[in-house]
Amino acid sequence: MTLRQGFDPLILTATGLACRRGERVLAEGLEFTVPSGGILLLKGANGAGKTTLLMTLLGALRPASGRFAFEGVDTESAFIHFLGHRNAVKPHLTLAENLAFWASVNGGGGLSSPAALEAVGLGPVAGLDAGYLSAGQTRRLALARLLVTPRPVWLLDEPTAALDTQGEAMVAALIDAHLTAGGLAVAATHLPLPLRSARVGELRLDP
Ligand SMILES: Nc1ncnc2c1ncn2[C@@H]1O[C@H](COP(=O)(O)OP(=O)(O)OP(=O)(O)O)[C@@H](O)[C@H]1O
Repeated sequence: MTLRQGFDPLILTATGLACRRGERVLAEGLEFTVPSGGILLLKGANGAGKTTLLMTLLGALRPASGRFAFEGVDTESAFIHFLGHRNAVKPHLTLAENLAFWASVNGGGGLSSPAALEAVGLGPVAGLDAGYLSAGQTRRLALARLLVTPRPVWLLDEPTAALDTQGEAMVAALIDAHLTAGGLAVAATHLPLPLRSARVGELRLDP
């Protein structure tokens, strides 16, 4: 699939980064670089700090020490999509209305709502209330939110959670298209993602 937008070159660097969750310091001494077109896969046991690192990169948590920076992007503007464990789906709105809502909040400019729903395999149920979706379908709708508003940085927490094998391949294709468009991504995942991109890095966090 093709995402039409092209992003300016950007780079994420982290130096001596340690994350904090409550009073606990997690994932110390992290060093990594993620350029445009690249993805960093976060690996590690439950509780190792993958979500914490993603939330730190999002700016929702302060680093315990060290630093990270996104260069080449206007950090005053909204440039990050965060896909967390929760899907941020409104059950009493249809799928199309959910995407229209997110486009109005985040600004559109990406795929149209029908195209985004087609891309995640939900075209036939676009008019259904989102509350009737299965777990995997709900995850697909959450992913469609990323497509209606172009943002160069995707922070993804278990993006394939609840998805079937075809859904895992779909997520990999969406990420590949995002990287081809010049975006970058950091993704926590326990499962291998069938990515085509050559620029895949891996960071293992120890609990
Ligand atoms: N508010 C908090 N105060 C203290 N500790 C917390 C808080 N929130 C989470 N933690 C702890 O921080 C640790 C890291 O959690 P985190 O969600 O980052 O792990 P994870 O690697 O994403 O795990 P998983 O693979 O299960 O998703 C866990 O031990 C968790 O219990």
